[in-house]
Amino acid sequence: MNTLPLTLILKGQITVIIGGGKVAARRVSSLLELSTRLIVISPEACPKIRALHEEKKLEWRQKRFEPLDLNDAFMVIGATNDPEVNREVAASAHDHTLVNIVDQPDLGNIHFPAHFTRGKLSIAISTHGASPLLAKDIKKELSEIYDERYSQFLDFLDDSRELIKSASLSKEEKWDYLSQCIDKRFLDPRKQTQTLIELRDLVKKGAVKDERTHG
Ligand SMILES: C[C@@]1(CC(=O)O)C2=NC(=C\c3[nH]c(c(CCC(=O)O)c3CC(=O)O)Cc3[nH]c(c(CC(=O)O)c3CCC(=O)O)/C=C3\N/C(=C\2)[C@@H](CCC(=O)O)[C@]3(C)CC(=O)O)/[C@H]1CCC(=O)O
Ligand SMILES: NC(=O)c1ccc[n+]([C@@H]2O[C@H](COP(=O)([O-])OP(=O)(O)OC[C@H]3O[C@@H](n4cnc5c(N)ncnc54)[C@H](O)[C@@H]3O)[C@@H](O)[C@H]2O)c1
Repeated sequence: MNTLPLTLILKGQITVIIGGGKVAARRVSSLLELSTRLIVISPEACPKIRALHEEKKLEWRQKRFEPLDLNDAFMVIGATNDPEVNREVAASAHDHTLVNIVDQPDLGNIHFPAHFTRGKLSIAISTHGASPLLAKDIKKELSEIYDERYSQFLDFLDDSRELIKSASLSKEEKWDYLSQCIDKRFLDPRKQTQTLIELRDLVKKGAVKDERTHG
């Protein structure tokens, strides 16, 4: 099956999760920090979902699924332990809705890959359902290579890129600076600080030079 990995920006839309067990709780963890209103529909819920409901971080509606539950949903997740109910969830979702069915992925139009973040760095691994365990294993390997230092490194790259873009440099020079910054030695925070100072100086000098030549 051909699929396209995309990153999703949520802006307050509603996500409805049908089922309140282990897999539903995993989806909740992936979605909790995003700007989506989370609604869980299930007669029973695991302690994690109950606790988040108490803390008003999601809304748990203690009931069995019915198609009306999906009316305002932007994203729907069928995560019950009853394949028939999950099938009904897929069939009841509107055409324009993102649908994930955890036990019959082909009934939906999105899959959840294994995923981790390091600040602005986001790494997702998909096996198209062939082996979620391999995806989990590769995630572990990659998370050791791309360790916690990468959060700060990404902030450094973001800041340095802004400075390089605003400096009075040729296209080729900007490319050279951008390429140098991704070198592993800049994982060292002291190197990052030093480089940002140098880049700020470079931008200032360019501004002074521009003032001289233009006026
Ligand atoms: C990556 C991860 C992300 C997440 O779920 O958050 C994820 N599954 C994880 C774990 C996991 N899942 C399963 C086991 C038991 C071992 C085994 O069965 O192999 C374990 C291991 C464990 O639990 O440790 C069982 C299982 N999974 C699916 C089915 C149905 C089917 O295959 O038809 C069944 C059989 C159900 C049954 O029969 O009972 C289907 C899917 N699982 C996916 C994602 C999507 C494809 C991802 C991909 O391969 O690219 C997809 C298509 C769902 C989707 O559409 O989202 C997460 C790793 C967490 C992490 O990252 O740490
Ligand atoms: N995608 C994955 O990664 C993955 C991994 C493991 C298992 N699974 C599959 O996911 C499914 C769920 O697994 P689980 O471990 O979360 O199960 P679980 O038993 O922990 O939870 C099932 C939940 O579904 C709810 N439910 C049952 N009937 C319902 C209905 N009519 N309306 C609303 N809610 C209803 C229950 O109240 C419960 O909260 C299983 O079918 C399992 O085979 C998928």
